[in-house]
Amino acid sequence: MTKTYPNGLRALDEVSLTVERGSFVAVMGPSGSGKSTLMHCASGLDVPTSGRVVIGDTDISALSETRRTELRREQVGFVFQSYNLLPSLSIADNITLPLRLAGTAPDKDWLRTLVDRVGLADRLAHRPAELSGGQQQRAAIVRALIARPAVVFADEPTGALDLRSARDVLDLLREMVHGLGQTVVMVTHDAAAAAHADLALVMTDGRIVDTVTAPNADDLARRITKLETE
Ligand SMILES: Nc1ncnc2c1ncn2[C@@H]1O[C@H](COP(=O)(O)OP(=O)(O)OP(=O)(O)O)[C@@H](O)[C@H]1O
Repeated sequence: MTKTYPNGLRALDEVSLTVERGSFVAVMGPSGSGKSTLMHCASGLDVPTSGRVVIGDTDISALSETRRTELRREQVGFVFQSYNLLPSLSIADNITLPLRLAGTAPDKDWLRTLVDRVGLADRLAHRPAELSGGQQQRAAIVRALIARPAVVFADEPTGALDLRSARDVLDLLREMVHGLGQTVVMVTHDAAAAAHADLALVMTDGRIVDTVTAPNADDLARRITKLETE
């Protein structure tokens, strides 16, 4: 796919990408290389100027904006750097909000499984401000997974966390992929974070220039530094 912004800037230049079900993919690259644009187009938040985006069996690029929004609610989960939890709602209500917006009742067993796994069972009645950053991000991960989406997009999910909480969140994402069969695409600047993924894609100038299987943090950091100084 290609994405050209109205100002003429080509942020994605004939990018072709297939994410296998049940895999954990990291997207890396220098600032301005097109990572966010790729995530926005691949998740249905935005549309490419040309090319197709298929999620599950559906070509979302062919849908009306209304239908694309519906499909995104049903099939795509999001995790953001700033957690994006609503401060006035309890953790339980934050987690189930997307389902309630879509008019669906939560699957109580699945909710219990996720909440137990992330260690938030005794925090459900609390407000987000009463939780640590790592706990808030774990709640956001449960919220992203509650509707059993086809794919979860995580945008710098550990960007606001200390090292230990970041590692917990990354281990959790990895376990959601390998233990529960989720599919996760994570945009990150951080080579150590990307090293938790099965595959790292390296972007430069709107293209994927490198694909690294079972990435190693030092090796990835070297590749990015080289691109930034070229
Ligand atoms: N809405 C927009 N209109 C015009 N240009 C844009 C828009 N959004 C992004 N760009 C440009 O497109 C290019 C790619 O941006 P993008 O945000 O996808 O990069 P990125 O790799 O996510 O960067 P960062 O790591 O700094 O977040 C940049 O040159 C950016 O300035």
